[in-house]
Amino acid sequence: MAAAAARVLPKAVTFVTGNAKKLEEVRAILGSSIPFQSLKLDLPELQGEPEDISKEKARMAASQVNGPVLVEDTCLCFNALKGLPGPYIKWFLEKTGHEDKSAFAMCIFSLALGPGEEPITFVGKTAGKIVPARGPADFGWDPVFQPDGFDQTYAEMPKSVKNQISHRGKALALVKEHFAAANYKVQNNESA
Ligand SMILES: O=c1nc[nH]c2c1ncn2[C@H]1C[C@H](O)[C@@H](COP(=O)(O)OP(=O)(O)OP(=O)(O)O)O1
Ligand SMILES: [Mg+2]
Repeated sequence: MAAAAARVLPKAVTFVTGNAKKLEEVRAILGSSIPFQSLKLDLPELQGEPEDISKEKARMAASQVNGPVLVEDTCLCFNALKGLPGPYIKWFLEKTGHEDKSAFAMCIFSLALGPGEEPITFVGKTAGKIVPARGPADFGWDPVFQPDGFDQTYAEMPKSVKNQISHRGKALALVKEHFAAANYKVQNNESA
């Protein structure tokens, strides 16, 4: 059988975030591979399992935008805390007493093609450890996360290197694969 006909989207996918640094990285990583526009909405900080948080965020964003949306939720998780604080990292960042400083950074993107549609999720993880802060402090916990195999923290490394190996870069590679396979068509070609 021939491949399924491409799904037609009423407009380009809107990447919804309130975080300008995330948007900067998403732009750099996606380039022109996926036509998207961005919208700053301050969505509620939900609680629960990271994947559920991301999906619920996508549902809310899709109904507000009334069209296809992409959202993401990011966690920094300590292995010693069995993955905590996860999404609660936003309020957590201070010294912790445990010995095991190994951790992972995780990004979960959710794509909802429209209001009421079940979101599809894409997960990227990068393993590393929590170290005393080094490097510019302009993006969240970048100064305290040193990915395995590198002697620089996320904050110290060139952006291009971070984007190649990061939780966000890995998740977006899956998003790109999905778009390439699905071959969505945008109806109004109104933006890129
Ligand atoms: O690559 C990163 N490197 C360092 N820090 C990061 C990164 N990515 C997110 N972060 C921070 C931002 C926020 O303090 C928390 C995630 O919270 P999270 O809800 O996903 O982000 P947010 O509320 O800033 O933006 P959004 O409007 O997309 O929900 O980790
Ligand atoms: Mg948030």
